This record gives sequence, structure tokens and C-alpha cells, in this order.
Amino acid sequence: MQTALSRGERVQHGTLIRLLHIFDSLPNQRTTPPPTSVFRHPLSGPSPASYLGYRTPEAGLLVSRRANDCQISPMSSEEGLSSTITDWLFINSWWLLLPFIMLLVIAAFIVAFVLLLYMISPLISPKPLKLNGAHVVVTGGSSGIGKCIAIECYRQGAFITLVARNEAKLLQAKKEIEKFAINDKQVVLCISVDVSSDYSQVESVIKQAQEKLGPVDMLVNCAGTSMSGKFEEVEVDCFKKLMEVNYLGSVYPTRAVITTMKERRMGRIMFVSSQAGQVGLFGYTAYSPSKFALRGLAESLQMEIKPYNIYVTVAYPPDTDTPGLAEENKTKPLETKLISETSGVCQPDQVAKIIVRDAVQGNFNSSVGPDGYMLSALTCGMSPVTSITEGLQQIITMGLFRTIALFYLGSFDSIVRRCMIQREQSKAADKRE
Ligand SMILES: NC(=O)C1=CN([C@@H]2O[C@H](COP(=O)(O)OP(=O)(O)OC[C@H]3O[C@@H](n4cnc5c(N)ncnc54)[C@H](OP(=O)(O)O)[C@@H]3O)[C@@H](O)[C@H]2O)C=CC1
Ligand SMILES: CCCCCCCCCCCCCCCC(=O)[C@@H](N)CO
Repeated sequence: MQTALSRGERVQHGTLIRLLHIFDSLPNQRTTPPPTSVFRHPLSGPSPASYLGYRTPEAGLLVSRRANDCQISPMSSEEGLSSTITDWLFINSWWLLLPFIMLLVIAAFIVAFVLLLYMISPLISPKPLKLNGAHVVVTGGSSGIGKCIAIECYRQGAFITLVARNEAKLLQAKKEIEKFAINDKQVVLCISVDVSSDYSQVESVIKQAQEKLGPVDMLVNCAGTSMSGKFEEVEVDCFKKLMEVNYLGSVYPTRAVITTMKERRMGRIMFVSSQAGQVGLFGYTAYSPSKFALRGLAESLQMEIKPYNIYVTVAYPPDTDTPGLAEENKTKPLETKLISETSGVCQPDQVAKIIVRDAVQGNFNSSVGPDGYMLSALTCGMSPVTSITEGLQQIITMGLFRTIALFYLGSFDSIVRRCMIQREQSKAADKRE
């Protein structure tokens, strides 16, 4: 039996499926050829032809089980070599396409998945809260960010309860807020209480407010205070105080409104944390933990109350121009000032607008500015996601933002080192004098 087919014929026969079929029908021939019948090219050892030499005429190849049966039509040795190599490449080249086919399939799946996510996106996003006619309680509503949040809600038709300690400041804020009324039914109620000291007091003032203005639709936990300084220089009591005001002062009002919200199967709870509640910074050993704590509270609570159609928002503002910041700046270490400057100083009305918008939409995260956006994506961890776009953005940007964050951390470390060296130098100079 002898065959030497032209290349044209080989191509004709050489469809992928046919080859596969032929491979299947020839078990062992490829892997264990009988040693006597191997065709070897004179220029090489076991050449591709040594494999080809065992296939059937259907594959358009030399076929012989015995060396003396093998006849090859006259070809020059160069022709022979290139022809056998192209044969070999042709027959085996479909494997090379496999990675591309797989990539195409994977890409198609990703595109289909993203499209599907966008299609179901409106189904998983909460329905926006209507502020017109809603009852909004703002703790810390007599000053700074809290007052601006109250104004923003009032401008959209809400009824407001302001909660803070100082009555004069409350009345002053009430007057300011009332200027933004959009109808003559709107009311601003003031209640003086310390949100951090006694739960029963907080519970009773919330009851009073609900009796006057109806059930609370949105609670804004904004009462808070800050204190910066080096760890060993901060008064020990200060650690306790900040946890009480910033953390417990948010737990108590929330605890007081949650039962009614669950009964009504609606509501919004807002916690005002800080960028210093996403990253620990020099000088904030007492303040940062009290703001980090709010995130833990918010995540746990959100998982509990989501089935009741209640949505939690945590806001992480940067430095904001308020009486609170002015007070804090009086004792702020130089390092803390220099590091905080990275994020700049915002105006409280801008911050309030963003916070209110996010709370109305039911977004879990609320950030301000480009640094705020990056910090939130970077620190999203296991926090709930309220829109598909947000989730996709986090997935895509996290690695990049971590890279950028490493540069920020490097520059913060160098600020701290330079300040330390400067202090030591001026101390040494003082001693010499
Ligand atoms: N300003 C900033 O740079 C940033 C601020 N934040 C956070 O935003 C929130 C508001 O800050 P800001 O506007 O600057 O602060 P302000 O000091 O300007 O206002 C604080 C408000 O909280 C009230 N308050 C404070 N302690 C209590 C208490 N124990 N019980 C009841 N009310 C209280 C104050 O009223 P009264 O004293 O009469 O009780 C006041 O109304 C704070 O939680 C702060 O940590 C977050 C990031 C940046
Ligand atoms: C990709 C990574 C980006 C990283 C950016 C980091 C920026 C850090 C700046 C932190 C500023 C902290 C402000 C605290 C404000 C505050 O809560 C007090 N003023 C309250 O009075």
C-alpha cells in the first residue's frame, strides 16, 4: 500500500472535524508508532513527519506501516521539509486558536453579565424618599453641617426637629432655617437634650417630637465633637467622651426611632462619620475610633432593617468650615493640619447637599470630593452596595486606588518624620540658648 497525495488534496480533506474524527479512529498510532515504520527526515531526528507518517490517506498523508512500503513522490529535500512542516502546522494549528476562542467566550459572558446587571439595577435600588411633608430629626442641627442638612431638607418641604443642648443656639438656628420655607405649613421644632448621656431622656424627647410632627421618616445623627492631639497628650477622659458623644450619641436616637420605622416599613437613618472614620491619621487616636465605630453599627443595622425597607447612610465628609472645625483647629497638631489639607476644606452647605441626596436615594455610602470618592471605593470592604454602578466601579477601581493610596501614605509618613526632626532641632536649639 502506498500513497503520496498532492497538497491540494490534503487541504481538501483537512477540515477540523474530519481530522478530529481521524485522530479518534486511530488510537495509539500517534503516541506509540512501531519503531520499524517511522519515517524520518534525513535532516533531523524524529521530525514532525515521523508523526504524520502514520496517518491514513484520508488525512492526505503518507501512510505505511513498514518502512519499505513507504514511497514518496520525488521532491527536493528542501521542498520535502517545508511541505511536511506546513502539513504539520496545518493539522495542529487549530489548537492555537483555542485560547482566542476561549477569550471570546469569556468576553461575551462578561458583556452579557454586565448588561443583565444594568437591567436589574432599578429593581435592587431603593425607592427615593419624598422629603416634601416628611418628618426629619437632625441631632446637632443647631450648628455647622447639621444646620445645613436641616436647611436642605426644609427647602424640600420637610418638617424639622432640631436636637442639641444649647437652647439659644437652637432658637437662632430655627430662625435661620425658617427663612427657607416653601409652604406655610412647615414647622421647625427645637428640643434641648444631651444625646450621649441618658437613653431614657433621648427616648422621651423623640416621643415628644413624634407626637407633635408625626412619625420620624428620616433621622440624621450629626451631633458630634472632635479633639485632636498626640496619643499620650490627649486626656484619658477624652477617649471616653468622644465615644459617648460620637458613637453612643448616634446609637440612642437611632434606638428611639427604629421600632416605629420597622412598624411603618419605611425610613432613613443617617450617620455622619468622617474621612477620619475611614482612615486613621496622626492626632486622631481618640476621634477616629469613635467614627469608625459608626460604620460597624451602620453595617450591622442595615442588614437587620433592609427587609423593612429602611435604609442606612454613612457620610464621610472631609474638613468642613464650621464652628466645630474652628474649635478643633485651636489645638490641632501641625502634622494633623498638614495631612488633613490633602483633602481640602469644604463648605457645609455643599456637604449637606450631597449627604441629603444620598440619604434620600438610600445610598449606604456618602462621600464628598475626589479624595472622598477614592477613600470610599478603597474602604468599601463588606459594606452593602446600593447600585450596580457603584459595585462595578468598586471592582474596577480598587487596585488602582490602593496604588494611589500607597503614595498618599508615603507622603503622610514623610510629613510626620519631617515634623519630628524639626521639633527635635528646635528643642536642641532652645537648650543651647
Ligand atoms: N467640620 C468638620 O470638619 C467635620 C465634621 N464632621 C462631623 O460632623 C458633625 C458635625 O460637625 P460640625 O458641624 O463641624 O460641628 P459643630 O460643632 O459646628 O456642631 C455640632 C453640633 O452638635 C451638637 N452637639 C454636640 N454635642 C452634643 C451632645 N452631646 N448632645 C446633643 N447635641 C450635641 C452641637 O450643639 P450643642 O453644643 O448646643 O449641643 C451642635 O449643634 C460631627 O459629628 C463631626 O464629627 C465630620 C467630618 C468633618
Ligand atoms: C486613594 C486614597 C486617597 C486617600 C486620601 C486621604 C485623604 C486623607 C485626608 C483626611 C482628612 C481627615 C479630615 C477629618 C475631618 C474631621 O472629621 C474633623 N475635622 C472633625 O472636626
